[in-house]
Amino acid sequence: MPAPKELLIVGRGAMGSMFAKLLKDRMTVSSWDRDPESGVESDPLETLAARAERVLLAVPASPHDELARRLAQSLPEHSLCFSIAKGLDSQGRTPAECMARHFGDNGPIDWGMICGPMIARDLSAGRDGFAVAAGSSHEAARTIQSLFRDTPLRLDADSDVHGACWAAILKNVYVPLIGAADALGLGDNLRGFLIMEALAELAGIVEAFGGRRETAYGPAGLGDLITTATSANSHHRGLGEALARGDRSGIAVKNGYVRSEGVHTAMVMDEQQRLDVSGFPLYRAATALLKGSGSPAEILPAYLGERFG
Ligand SMILES: NC(=O)c1ccc[n+]([C@@H]2O[C@H](COP(=O)([O-])OP(=O)(O)OC[C@H]3O[C@@H](n4cnc5c(N)ncnc54)[C@H](O)[C@@H]3O)[C@@H](O)[C@H]2O)c1
Repeated sequence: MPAPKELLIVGRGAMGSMFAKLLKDRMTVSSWDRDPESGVESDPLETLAARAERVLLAVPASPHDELARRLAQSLPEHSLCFSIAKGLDSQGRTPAECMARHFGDNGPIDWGMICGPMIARDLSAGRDGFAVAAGSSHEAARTIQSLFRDTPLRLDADSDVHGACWAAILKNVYVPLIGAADALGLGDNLRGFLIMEALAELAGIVEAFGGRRETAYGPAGLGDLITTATSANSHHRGLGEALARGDRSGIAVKNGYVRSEGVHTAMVMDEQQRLDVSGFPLYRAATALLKGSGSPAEILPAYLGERFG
């Protein structure tokens, strides 16, 4: 029987702790975090990476470029690094773009993303999660998928890693507007329509960034969009409900960080002008809400007027 593989989990927050619990009986799991308080290994990242064959980045998007740079120098050949982050760094790069920059497309280190409805709280409680393992190659995707075989995290495998990453990131921009519409009591029909339109736009945006439209209709897009837009515990849905009440505290910047990933994404996309938004009216309405350019009660009718002429 082959020796169990070693997995290094970088980040010991909600997701890192959940993954450690999920995988500890299947492989040797070690953890590293910038925060020494969180019960993790004290060795430097480079030392731990040098003996790991697999690295899971369970941290926000912002440190991905720096972490991928350090890992590219210390991971052995034929290692695998994958991430679950849904956000952009301060320069507007996705976690997949950061890994591509440092690991390359056909380099000695495979890399990938896991994207889809996999809320830490559900998986920690033993409930199922569903996502796509998207890899820099089909082989990388299948390797990620195989790590989770027979666990409650059920994975499809695919190679559209940039498409999956963009779908998972951008759905967090749309969800607050859907939460706001619900909080205003605008009805089930409107909720269904907004989800349908958000999905159609996501497919177009994924394609604009070089991904496949179908990816938006899989776990990273439709699956995560419905979960986040309808879950009573969703942070991004709750943010929209608060905005409908006129409470903008969820948008606030704390210690230099924008609290919500969706808000941060909308802000950085705008700053870095990463997308021509002219063909995406719901995206513009959703970002107008997050920027405070109007109340949901003003933004939604204006959007519907534009959409239907
Ligand atoms: N919580 C969920 O249900 C969920 C589900 C799917 C995806 N995600 C994504 O996973 C990512 C992490 O989410 P989370 O809920 O675990 O966050 P969290 O805040 O609970 O944990 C993040 C951890 O990363 C550590 N960290 C931050 N910067 C670091 C760095 N430079 N080096 C090492 N460690 C660092 C922090 O100290 C913290 O322990 C986010 O991008 C999130 O969107 C979360």
